[in-house]
Amino acid sequence: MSTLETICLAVYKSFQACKTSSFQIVYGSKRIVDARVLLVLDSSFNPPHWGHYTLIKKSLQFYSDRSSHVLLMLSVNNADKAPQPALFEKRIEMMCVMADMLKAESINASVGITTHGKYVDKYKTLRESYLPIGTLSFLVGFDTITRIFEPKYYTPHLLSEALNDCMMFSEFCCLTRTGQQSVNDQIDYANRISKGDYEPTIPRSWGKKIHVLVNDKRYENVSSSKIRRDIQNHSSLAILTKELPQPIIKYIQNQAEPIFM
Ligand SMILES: Nc1ncnc2c1ncn2[C@@H]1O[C@H](COP(=O)(O)OP(=O)(O)OP(=O)(O)O)[C@@H](O)[C@H]1O
Ligand SMILES: NC(=O)c1ccc[n+]([C@@H]2O[C@H](COP(=O)(O)O)[C@@H](O)[C@H]2O)c1
Repeated sequence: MSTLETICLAVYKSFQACKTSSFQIVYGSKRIVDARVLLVLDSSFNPPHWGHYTLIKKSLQFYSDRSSHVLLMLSVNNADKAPQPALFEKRIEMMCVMADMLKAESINASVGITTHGKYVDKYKTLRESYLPIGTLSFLVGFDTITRIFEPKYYTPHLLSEALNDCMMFSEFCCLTRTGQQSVNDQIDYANRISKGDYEPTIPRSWGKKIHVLVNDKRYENVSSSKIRRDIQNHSSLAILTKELPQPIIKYIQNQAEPIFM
């Protein structure tokens, strides 16, 4: 086992054992002291890919007038799905690899874990234990923002009430992605919210908290589930290179056992 693997395993086991903790930093800054904006990419990182990287880079461009810190946050519980391989400790290692890619570009980056599936709970935990003040911006793909705004996650409460604090004191960078809506409709989403098109479900005041960013065409389709299938099907390096950064490919190739079986 590598040193990083040993550390990741130990941190993950201690997090698992501590039933009262819902968030822990695994790698990087335990406290944010020097950044005006915290950019949080919450994901299952199974594996981390170019779509995630592009989301981070385009969001950093959006906040380029301010000092920033990126938090890669692994959700060990998903709001909808049961966990799939790879093991969480392997994913944490891949997150550290991606954090190192960012650090190599002089971007401040840390890696954390949370037990919370829903953004409303992730928001509360981060405010309580990581960034009490300052801009907190969640980085999401278009498919995720529309799911965050689905009322079914908050019954018996109203969406507008359940997410009120979160929307008042945080914001969302939302990257376009191939899905049910055209890119133009995705770009117009925040404007439609601001015009009141979704009221009373989604308050118009939330529109200004959502910054829709346009993806690069080549990354609109990238997804972890397709990559796992490609790896299981022994797809060519040429295909994987379009989906995964080189250091992540190297990490996957260097594993003694396949990690996505
Ligand atoms: N290609 C992409 N373009 C834009 N956003 C993306 C892209 N891939 C992932 N995201 C966003 O990154 C966040 C974390 O992604 P997630 O871990 O769900 O990856 P995924 O590739 O969608 O995984 P899976 O295929 O297993 O659902 C989500 O908000 C998701 O919408
Ligand atoms: N209502 C919500 O807050 C909500 C809805 C769907 C997914 N999520 C979260 O979004 C993240 C990405 O989810 P997927 O891997 O399913 O795309 C996960 O942490 C998941 O739990 C949150």
